Amino acid sequence: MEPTRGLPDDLLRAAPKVLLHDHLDGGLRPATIVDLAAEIGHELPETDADALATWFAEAADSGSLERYLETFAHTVGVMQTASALTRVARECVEDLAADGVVYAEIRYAPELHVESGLELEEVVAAVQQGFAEGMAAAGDRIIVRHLLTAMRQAARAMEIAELAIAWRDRGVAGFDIAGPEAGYPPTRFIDAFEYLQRENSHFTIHAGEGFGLPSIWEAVQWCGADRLGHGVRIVDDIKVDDAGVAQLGRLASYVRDKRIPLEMCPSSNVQTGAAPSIAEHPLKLLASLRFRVTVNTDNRLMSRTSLSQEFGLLTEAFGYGWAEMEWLTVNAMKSAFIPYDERYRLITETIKPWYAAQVR
Ligand SMILES: O=c1[nH]cnc2c1ncn2[C@H]1C[C@H](O)[C@@H](CO)O1
Ligand SMILES: [Zn+2]
Repeated sequence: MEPTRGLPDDLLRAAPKVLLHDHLDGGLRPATIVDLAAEIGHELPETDADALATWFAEAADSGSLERYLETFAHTVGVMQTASALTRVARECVEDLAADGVVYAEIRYAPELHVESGLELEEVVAAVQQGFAEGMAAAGDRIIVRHLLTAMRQAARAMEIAELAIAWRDRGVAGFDIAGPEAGYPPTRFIDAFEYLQRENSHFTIHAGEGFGLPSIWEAVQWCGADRLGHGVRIVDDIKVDDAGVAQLGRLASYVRDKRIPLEMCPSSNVQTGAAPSIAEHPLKLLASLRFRVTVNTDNRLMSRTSLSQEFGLLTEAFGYGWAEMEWLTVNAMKSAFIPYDERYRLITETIKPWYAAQVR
């Protein structure tokens, strides 16, 4: 069969992949949303699963992060009971395993799932139940951990950070902040980040997506982020001259020198306007400059994507082959929030042998 892109789709799916940035409430199956909405009487913009899938993709294609985020009302709205959360979490793991993901950190904001009376603890327990069921059903071909997100426009970051620590040995690998970036700098939550650092924990911060360098600078230099969610706008601190030589500003140099991972999400970045197109995505420049770039899905529902599809788009746009895909995958595995020995084992026993076996 002719490959549709630079690398054949079936092999892109089979390749072991690592996913660090994927929202649980951005990855529901459309048919599941229809089922869950019917159970609780939640009104949807479309009641047919295919039409609903199209609605999400089109509504999220807004060019603005704020409008993109409005679509989550219809996913969060149906994720308010323990059984719904468990189902969504289990299906998430099944879908990722079917796409060849071998390790994933899935994030969600517990504070968004308490509208019908669940406690924060019960939200995490329900998601953990679904992850455990999904991993078992996949024959342990995939490892999934939670990242607990606090919403920037709310004021519960400290509580959520404490929840992440309480669950650190029961599936939670770290913490994140998400939501509208402009007007909500990460320093508003400095107490939560300092608490996590004192607890020897890990966190990532959405930064450099809906706002520029000041947001990245605060995330790195004030808050101590281990990784950057997106971080696309770090290119604003890089100048490429007519001869194609790149000059890095001090912040860009720092991010590269410290090997701070960038959780890049190509399709999502085009939808929110953080990147003009896949072909012009800063990922290519940043990867060529050897930043610690990783490839992610962000919201598979809103972007109608999968991790293999994101890699497919990059192979098509930039001519990437197995060597680049392996580099990006090992970058992601090195940047995960699980212990070093577990990361090392996945790299040496699962990832490297598979890529070594491909004809290049
Ligand atoms: O790309 C994003 N940037 C900022 N916030 C986001 C993004 N994708 C999802 N979110 C928000 C909406 C979800 O309800 C929340 C928790 O997953 O995180
Ligand atoms: Zn995100």
